[in-house]
Amino acid sequence: MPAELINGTAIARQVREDVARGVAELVATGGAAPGLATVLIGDDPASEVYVRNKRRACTAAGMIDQHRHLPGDVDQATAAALIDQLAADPAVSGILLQLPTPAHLDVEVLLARIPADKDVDGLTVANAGLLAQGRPGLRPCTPSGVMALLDQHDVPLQGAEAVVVGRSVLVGKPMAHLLLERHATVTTCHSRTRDLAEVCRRADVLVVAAGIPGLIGPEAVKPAATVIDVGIHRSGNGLRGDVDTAAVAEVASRITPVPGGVGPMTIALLLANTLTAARRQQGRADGPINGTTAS
Ligand SMILES: Nc1nc2c(c(=O)[nH]1)N[C@@H](CN(C=O)c1ccc(C(=O)N[C@@H](CCC(=O)O)C(=O)O)cc1)CN2
Ligand SMILES: [Mg+2]
Repeated sequence: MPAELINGTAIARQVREDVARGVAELVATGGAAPGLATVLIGDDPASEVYVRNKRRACTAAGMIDQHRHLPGDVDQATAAALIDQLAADPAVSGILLQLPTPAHLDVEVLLARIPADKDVDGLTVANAGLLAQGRPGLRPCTPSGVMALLDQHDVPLQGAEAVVVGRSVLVGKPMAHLLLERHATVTTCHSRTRDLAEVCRRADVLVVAAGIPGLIGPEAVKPAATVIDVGIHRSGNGLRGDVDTAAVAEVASRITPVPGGVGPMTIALLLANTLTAARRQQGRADGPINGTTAS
């Protein structure tokens, strides 16, 4: 029987509606509307689309759009000065530096200027370290979105075999930590993993963020596994992921489509992080954000 499709578009809509309610409540109780600063450097067409969608989602949720666009040949000092200015601006609750940035810039140095409490992408060393230690902090949006999809579908994680394909700072590494935090037994694979298909076949939960179109076929999937495809590649007029969706759906029990799976969750969780950041900056935090120490 073909796998159930995990509808990321619908789940993202629910998250965005919850965030919009949270923003309305914050404002109704005398708080300031959260401000999201999206920083786009250059004119990469895909990044322009993602940033436009983030800005629209931000406004639709009742937040203040604080977008900044710098030319692709901007120098490091000017880009750093912009981030410093946003960091000091009390109207800015969250700062997001759209990736990738032009190659001449040192992206790690730019990210390091974002204060941890405004790091709504969860990409600073401080927030990555908090996640690695199982301590509360802002978590990267795409892996948090994957966790929300798994939870919406009641996918059991405690004691489950989880395999993550990919070890990027944006997805693979934080994904492994988030799964560990929920007591999954986690294996991370990468380009030098020997017999990738054999390792992937152990997975009850397989998360693929390798950046290679169609990398995972049915031979790499355990029967009844849950398969999450984080890949996104333009092919002809359409989009495809890292998983051969049609073939894998014959083996898996649940699978995310591309488009309409993980992608929309990235933007929804960005809004959720921005609301969390704004609440904390305004002294409205109700308990720790995102995180428990695993034992
Ligand atoms: N600073 C960041 N940069 C990048 C991130 C990130 O989380 N933070 N992630 C990706 C791109 N990305 C957000 O920036 C992103 C990618 C895809 C989608 C999405 O909604 N995809 C849709 C299809 C959209 C389309 O037609 O192209 C889907 O999968 O259904 C949202 C956000 C790299 N950079
Ligand atoms: Mg560089």
